[in-house]
Amino acid sequence: MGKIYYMMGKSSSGKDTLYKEVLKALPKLKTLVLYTTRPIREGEQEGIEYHFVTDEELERFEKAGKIIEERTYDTVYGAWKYATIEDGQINLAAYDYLVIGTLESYAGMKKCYGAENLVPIYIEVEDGERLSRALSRERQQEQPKYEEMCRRFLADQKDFSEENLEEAGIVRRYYNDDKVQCLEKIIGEIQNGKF
Ligand SMILES: Nc1ncnc2c1ncn2[C@@H]1O[C@H](COP(=O)(O)OP(=O)(O)OP(=O)(O)O)[C@@H](O)[C@H]1O
Ligand SMILES: Nc1nc2c(ncn2[C@@H]2O[C@H](COP(=O)(O)O)[C@@H](O)[C@H]2O)c(=O)[nH]1
Repeated sequence: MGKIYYMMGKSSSGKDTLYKEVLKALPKLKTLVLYTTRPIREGEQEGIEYHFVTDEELERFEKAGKIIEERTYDTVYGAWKYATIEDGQINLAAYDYLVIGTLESYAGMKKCYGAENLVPIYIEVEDGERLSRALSRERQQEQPKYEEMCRRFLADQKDFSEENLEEAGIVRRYYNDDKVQCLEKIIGEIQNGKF
């Protein structure tokens, strides 16, 4: 039976960066494309970062009983929904998967696929450093969204509280102060099946 390696962490902890590198190093890992109603950003492609859908399309999945988990965030631009859909992407009998999500989506995946098949990979960075990385990243955008960046920073403090981490059963942490070392640890542990 395959495993779903589930990457989580606060905003700007480096999930996307590490995810891409892990996939390069371990190309046999499959990915899972989540769904969102948020507007597509410059440089993003339908079916790569997400399936970009409307509220109505998500409702249709809901009516068909296809929603594994769904979250709504009240961003400074309105309510954005994110969801994992049972759309035939996962075949645990044949493959291992690498997925990025949140604590909430991790809980939904555990319920659907069984805790024994989910491996949490929780990425952590000291808050000051993380905020500094978030600001540098935002400054590079053509239209920086500082207000949304601050909202995410504050929301994450609650969403990823120690209490919530404990409740989700997150014990192991991967510190991304040094990218190379962090990657070595993640890749090594996936390769050795050390979970
Ligand atoms: N070890 C590292 N050292 C320095 N900078 C890093 C490191 N890892 C990632 N970064 C940088 O930090 C920024 C945030 O990383 P990334 O976009 O991967 O975070 P994320 O967790 O996916 O964020 P979000 O959830 O907001 O999408 C990026 O500019 C990235 O290049
Ligand atoms: N825990 C929280 N997660 C959030 C919030 N807003 C968005 N998100 C999650 O972040 C990732 C990346 O989002 P993206 O729009 O940059 O692709 C995604 O998994 C969202 O679910 C929040 O307020 N709290």
